[in-house]
Amino acid sequence: MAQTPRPTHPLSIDEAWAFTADHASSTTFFFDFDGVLSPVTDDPDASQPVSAVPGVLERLAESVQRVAIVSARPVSFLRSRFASLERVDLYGLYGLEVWHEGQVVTEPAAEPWVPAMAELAERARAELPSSILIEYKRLSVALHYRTAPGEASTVERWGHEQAERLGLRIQAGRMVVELKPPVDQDKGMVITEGVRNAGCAWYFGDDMSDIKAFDALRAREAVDPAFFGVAVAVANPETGAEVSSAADLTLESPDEVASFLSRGLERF
Ligand SMILES: O=P(O)(O)OC[C@H]1O[C@H](O[C@H]2O[C@H](CO)[C@@H](O)[C@H](O)[C@H]2O)[C@H](O)[C@@H](O)[C@@H]1O
Repeated sequence: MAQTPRPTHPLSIDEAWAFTADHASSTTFFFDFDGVLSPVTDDPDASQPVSAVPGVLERLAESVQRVAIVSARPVSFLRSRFASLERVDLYGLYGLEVWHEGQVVTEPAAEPWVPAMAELAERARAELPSSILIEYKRLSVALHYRTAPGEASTVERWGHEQAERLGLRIQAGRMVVELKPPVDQDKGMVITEGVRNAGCAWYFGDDMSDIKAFDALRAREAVDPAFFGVAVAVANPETGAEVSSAADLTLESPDEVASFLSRGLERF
């Protein structure tokens, strides 16, 4: 039987699933976590995947070559949410951490920044308004203003001053400003490496940092006409328009991500 031809953009969802099912053994599915597999919560510690997600990722991992979560969260956090999933690869802190053979492997160039990040988190607690939630992630610090949107400009200004003082990088996101070490690693680099030998890959994201991952799929398609990449946005009121405009298709919510995948799995 003839193989499904590589779909062209803009995509037909039907053709995208048909091609993916035909190329399952060389397909990877990548997922961001917050806002994609889990609904957004005011308290980052409280977020949990949609109840259908672990089961659907497990089934997906049995059907395609590889499934991976690529998040700004630490690997330890992702493990706490997906402990039962042995076949799903985990990249934390934008790829500065990887779960590999039962342990967290950290990018060596980032390790020297641990003390500076601890000091920065302490300083943030002392200097920023108490309504700002400080999330210390060992190798980065996220400053959340979701419950205090009026403080956005204070947080942005403070974040930029600290980035300049310490030589850090800034990543803006959904009602969050994150300070990271000046180490070349982002979701785009994780995907570039992850699709090197893939025939097909999907990436599901909702935030600004995910656009680099979409770009990595496009770049791979540009150099390899046989490769098929699908960029899926998840709608939201903050970054939704920008992420959606960079994607092939947009799903309404993490619940819809789970049901979209369940329907797609019927094709395998
Ligand atoms: O790449 P991601 O895994 O999507 O990480 C981006 C940020 O996600 C988390 O914050 C977001 O979700 C929180 C929980 O729903 C929400 O309260 C916050 O407003 C969102 O920005 C995470 O806590 C951050 O560290 C990540 O930078």
